[in-house]
Amino acid sequence: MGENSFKIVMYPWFAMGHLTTFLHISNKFAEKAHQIFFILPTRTQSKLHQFNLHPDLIKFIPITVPQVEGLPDGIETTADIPFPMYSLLRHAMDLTEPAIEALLRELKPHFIFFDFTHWLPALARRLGIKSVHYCTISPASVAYLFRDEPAADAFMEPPPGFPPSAIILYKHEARGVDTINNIKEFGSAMKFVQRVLTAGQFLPEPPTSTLDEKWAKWLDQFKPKSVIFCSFGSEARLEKDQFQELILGFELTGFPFLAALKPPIGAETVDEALPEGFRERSAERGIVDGGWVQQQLILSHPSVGCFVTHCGWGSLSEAMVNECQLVLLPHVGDQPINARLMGGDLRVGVEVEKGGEDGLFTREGVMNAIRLVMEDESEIGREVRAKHAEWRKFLLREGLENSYFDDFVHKLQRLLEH
Ligand SMILES: C[C@@H]1O[C@H](OP(=O)(O)OP(=O)(O)OC[C@H]2O[C@@H](n3ccc(=O)[nH]c3=O)[C@H](O)[C@@H]2O)[C@H](O)[C@H](O)[C@H]1O
Repeated sequence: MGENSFKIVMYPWFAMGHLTTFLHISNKFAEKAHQIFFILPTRTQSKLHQFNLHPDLIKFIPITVPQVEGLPDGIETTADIPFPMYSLLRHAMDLTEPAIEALLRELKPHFIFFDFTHWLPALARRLGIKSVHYCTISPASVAYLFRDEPAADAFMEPPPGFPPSAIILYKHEARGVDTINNIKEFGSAMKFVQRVLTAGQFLPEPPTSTLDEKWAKWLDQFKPKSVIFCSFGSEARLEKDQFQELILGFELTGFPFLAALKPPIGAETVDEALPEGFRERSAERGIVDGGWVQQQLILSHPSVGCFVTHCGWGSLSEAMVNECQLVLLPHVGDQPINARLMGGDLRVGVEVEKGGEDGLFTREGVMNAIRLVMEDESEIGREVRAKHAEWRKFLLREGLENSYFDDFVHKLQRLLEH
């Protein structure tokens, strides 16, 4: 390690979208020869190796998730449980405090980066280590969600001082308020925040692994930019009727499609939830898979032309550095804000229309949004494709990410001097 390089421990919330986002910034630190100790649940490592581009400098430190009453055995991340159980997983994470303390005493890092463990700032201070609350949701979401006004009404307009924006939340998105109140409880570390450092958006580098033969072979059979890829992150589970509307919408477009979705609520498998005759009708050109796929590698495959996303911040950052067009179908929490930001303010994608009161979408709404971004005739499609290309060029501009990353490192250096 150089004399100016940091030793950093990363301890993100046990959720894939947080673990991958912390790994993106870890790759950036490792690229600049800083040393990272990345604490993560033991069996989840297998899904995250593909994101670790510097295994020589980013050491995974496996941790056993303690058993908690009510939390099924073997659970490691939010991907494996329904939302109401998140507070049990949070409690399990809190029970790791003694193990984390022992690790910090052994490693003596300069910093520990965390997000949902509210007890870390006090522990780190006791050990003379700087703690950094690394927020993985968009700044727009932080502005909207971590505010003290009463929830439901206040969500109809931007917070005081927010720049002019298309971001408004509809009544049916009040569901996200409960999520946020939970996250607020999760994110109570925010109260300990003494100084806000803007780190910038760390863009995912292309993984060094290769796409599984199964998917490469299937995708290779289609024309460039002709396939719809859909993934709703590691947590989202639709109601069965909405799950069926979604995939029937893909079928209506006439384009080939690959949907990597968790089984809908109440179903054990994706297969049992497919509409009558769907599997047979779409055998040649459509796959609905319930497993974990190499999303970044699929997004960069030349046949993929459209990404239907739930607007998790990790997936959006991956979409922005790829060329496939964006169809936005937010689910809960910060995702509607991300969707309005991307579709309304930046205009890099088209949001699927939903019912004003019930928030439900239809197969026709899914088909229309996909056709808008995939077919040349539409004016909106041309605008969205041009805007996406413009923002992608800006984000990938040589030296841009380094400029704000180096500034962030200087700010961290100054923290050490105080
Ligand atoms: C910050 C917060 O993360 C949460 O995580 P979630 O997993 O839903 O979604 P992403 O952030 O897209 O993260 C998902 C991550 O898992 C990867 N992936 C997913 C599915 C798959 O089959 N294969 C993969 O490799 C994907 O590439 C991305 O890196 C919530 O969305 C929340 O709204 C968001 O702001």
